[in-house]
Amino acid sequence: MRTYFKKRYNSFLFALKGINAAVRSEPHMRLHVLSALVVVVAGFAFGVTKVEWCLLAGSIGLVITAEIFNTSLEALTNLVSPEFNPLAGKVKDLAAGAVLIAAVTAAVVGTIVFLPYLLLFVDLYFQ
Ligand SMILES: Nc1ncnc2c1ncn2[C@@H]1O[C@H](COP(=O)(O)OP(=O)(O)OP(=O)(O)O)[C@@H](O)[C@H]1O
Repeated sequence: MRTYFKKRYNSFLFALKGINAAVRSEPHMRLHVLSALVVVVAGFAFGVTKVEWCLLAGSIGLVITAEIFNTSLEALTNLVSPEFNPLAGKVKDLAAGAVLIAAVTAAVVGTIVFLPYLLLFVDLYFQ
């Protein structure tokens, strides 16, 4: 039983190591994390509802998960095919496409959630 929990704990540490590696090596990942922080601050500032928090948290998770998979696939592709290969390029393009779709989805959700609050804010303070 002790070994079981020790193994789960180690797996958790390896996962944290992976997240840390993605943040350290990928400028895009740092941009996603920064955007997530801005969204969280804006969420508290505007007092968004529980459902809106769920949508925002889901969007943040989607983008960061996609970026980590993208980073992982890039590393694996560079390992397997360091030389030029159309298939290696396709793998990287597909992974980058997944990140783009996740980011556009998050931007749409963010706009739908925050636009009414922003319009109200402008109406209150600048009219
Ligand atoms: N080994 C390869 N063979 C063929 N095309 C490749 C190869 N490596 C990269 N490419 C092409 O170049 C593009 C950019 O690849 P690169 O490895 O520089 O990733 P990136 O998009 O710049 O990601 P990041 O900035 O996160 O490192 C790929 O999307 C792919 O189209």
